[in-house]
Amino acid sequence: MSNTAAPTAAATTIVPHASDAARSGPAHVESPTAYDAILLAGFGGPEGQDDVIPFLRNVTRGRGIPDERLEEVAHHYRHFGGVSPINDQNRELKAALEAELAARGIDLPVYWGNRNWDPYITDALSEAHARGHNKLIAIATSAYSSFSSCRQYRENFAQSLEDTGLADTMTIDKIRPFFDHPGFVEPFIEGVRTGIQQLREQLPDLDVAKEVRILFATHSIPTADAERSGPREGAAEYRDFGAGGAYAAQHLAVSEVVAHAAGAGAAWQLVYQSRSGPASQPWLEPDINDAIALLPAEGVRAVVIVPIGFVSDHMEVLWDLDTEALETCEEYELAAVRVPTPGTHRAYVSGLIDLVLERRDGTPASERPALTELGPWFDVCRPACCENVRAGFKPAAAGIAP
Ligand SMILES: CC1=C(CCC(=O)O)c2cc3nc(cc4[nH]c(cc5[nH]c(cc1n2)c(C)c5CCC(=O)O)c(CCC(=O)O)c4C)C(CCC(=O)O)=C3C
Ligand SMILES: [Fe+2]
Repeated sequence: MSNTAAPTAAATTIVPHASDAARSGPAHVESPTAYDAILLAGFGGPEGQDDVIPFLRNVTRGRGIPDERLEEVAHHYRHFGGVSPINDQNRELKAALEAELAARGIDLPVYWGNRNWDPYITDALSEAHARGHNKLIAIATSAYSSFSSCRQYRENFAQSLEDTGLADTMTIDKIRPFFDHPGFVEPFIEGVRTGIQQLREQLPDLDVAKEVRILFATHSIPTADAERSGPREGAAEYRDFGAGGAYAAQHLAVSEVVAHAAGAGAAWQLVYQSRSGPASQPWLEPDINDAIALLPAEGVRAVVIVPIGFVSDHMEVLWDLDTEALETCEEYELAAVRVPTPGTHRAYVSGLIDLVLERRDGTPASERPALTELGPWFDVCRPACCENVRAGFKPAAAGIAP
């Protein structure tokens, strides 16, 4: 994305970094730090029918999700035997990270803990401490800036340090939001290329540039959260990211990179999924299903769905995309493919280790890979970054205090 490109909804409002000099200032890159362990922080998910309701209570604690929505979501899990694949996916990611570390001769143990289900972050911290590891660098399984995708993990870190009594002994830093790191982006580029190939095989007369639409899908969040994503207005690092704040701007920027690299000239758009909350509360739109319904009238015959907001094929992907969105495509007689998430893709696993090392070594910003002009993002979150206007202020680890 460039500030000189033809105006689009996103490009006109994003002010890129002025220069490499501005990018490598101390505000962006922290000093080298001798970490002694990695904390893999996941969302967590139920692993049996009896877990479903307690898990949903954990996720929605104090957040005003209507009962009907909880029942609906419980049904998604029940449909799959009450088991979310997310914990197994994180077990596999942990094993893949350990294998990559071993292959590179790096001696950093990986501790895995979840925000909303067993094993909890508190378990991981206690285990790390018991083995003498107290300087942690966290990898959260979420690539973007917003309350739900960044700050909530950081608040859970702070709370978990309190709960384990380790607040004075242990520190937790976090790798930068990695939405535009090549390790995260490459698997999507590969997936879109393959997806378009599959559509061509299915529909030999397909005119890709005219008849294919690439739908980049991410989790909807309340517009109030989206507006507050990234540095707070008034902070030195604040920039006007346009509608949807840093959250939408990051998704738009990385979607454009993927579409440009692999889209074969097809048009693309950013769509949202998995909305919850009271109907009166505005959330980011359009919903993917509403967007699909409009496509036949535009001459679209085939759709590539790219779960650009997610790192693994968990329930939000299996239900909201593979079940609901694909059904909507069928209803509107559109051919459709869903691209895989990074999962344990080699590039992704190796990219996560690179992100740990750049932080450990204090690598200058100018030497850090970033595929959009928004990045590389800050090492530490700015004061009041991504604060939740609904729940109010809570302390957060891995950031600059307000
Ligand atoms: C931005 C974002 C991500 C991406 C970043 C990241 O990956 O962390 C994400 C991921 C996920 N969300 C997940 C599940 C749920 N999210 C919920 C609720 C909510 N998510 C929100 C946002 C996000 N969510 C928001 C603003 C709410 C409303 C309540 C609140 O303000 O917090 C609810 C409650 C019921 C409902 O409202 O749907 C559930 C069950 C799972 C697990 C899937 C599995 O089990 O396989 C994953 C990976
Ligand atoms: Fe969610």
